[in-house]
Amino acid sequence: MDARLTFLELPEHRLYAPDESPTEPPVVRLRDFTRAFGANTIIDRLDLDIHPGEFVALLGRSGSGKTTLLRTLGGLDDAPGQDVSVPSSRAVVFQDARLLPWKRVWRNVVLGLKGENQRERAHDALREVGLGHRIDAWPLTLSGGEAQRVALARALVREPRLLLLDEPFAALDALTRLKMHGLVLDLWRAHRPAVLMVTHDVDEAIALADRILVLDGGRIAAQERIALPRGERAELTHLLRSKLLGILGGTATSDAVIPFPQGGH
Ligand SMILES: Nc1ncnc2c1ncn2[C@@H]1O[C@H](COP(=O)(O)OP(=O)(O)OP(=O)(O)O)[C@@H](O)[C@H]1O
Repeated sequence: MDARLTFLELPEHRLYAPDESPTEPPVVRLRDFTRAFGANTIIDRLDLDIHPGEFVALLGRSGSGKTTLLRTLGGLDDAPGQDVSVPSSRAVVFQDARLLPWKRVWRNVVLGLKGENQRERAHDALREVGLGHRIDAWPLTLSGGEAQRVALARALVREPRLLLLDEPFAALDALTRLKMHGLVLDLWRAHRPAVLMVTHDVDEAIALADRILVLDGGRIAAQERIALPRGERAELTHLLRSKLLGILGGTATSDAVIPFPQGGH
């Protein structure tokens, strides 16, 4: 039997919440969404809702269309004639911070923003990510982790209803990554945007998300809701990791980053 179906048919574990029926309308709503490049259909009639304040992680093999989906939601990829509903208030954080090296940190944070008190607003956001003291620094003097903090501050200062994270911590060392997990959760709790985070790291998805989606064959092949508080997920991580790795067709490594084939599907 197809591994994906086995996954979906596993009995509900007591730790997982049953499907809830949220009362508020979704922040993201995709119906029958299809994206093809030439004859290559990457996303195939996908339905997706993300609710206000929900933290969703998106897993999938290399080339499964995660970034394509994220770019659509971020308005970076045209979706003419498609049933895609996303808030205009949204921000994207990529794997690399994409700071302009010729502008000081605070100017990067408020880049493109209109209105008064820009330096003050940048300072507030930088303080929130623990970088208030680097407000006048040049981007090239920042570490990778600091640069990603600035990227988070740049997203936050826009007060997005939807925060899109495309493997934001993948380039960081393990310890910095853990610190960033704590930070992103603090920021999410304080501001409550809906989050869609693309990641290759199953443990990261389990540590951070309310719901994990697995994209495969252009469709949502599986999803898992996690109702357990984030501080109490140790037991769940072990169980869920093998399930998710099973569906992804990978094998667990010591740091549980999925060894995806390069350029494959
Ligand atoms: N602009 C484009 N033109 C043609 N093909 C594209 C374009 N953008 C993406 N693709 C193809 O669509 C497929 C999905 O790409 P995408 O980057 O969304 O995958 P992904 O799941 O994010 O992969 P990874 O995990 O490696 O980042 C790939 O086969 C890619 O080559």
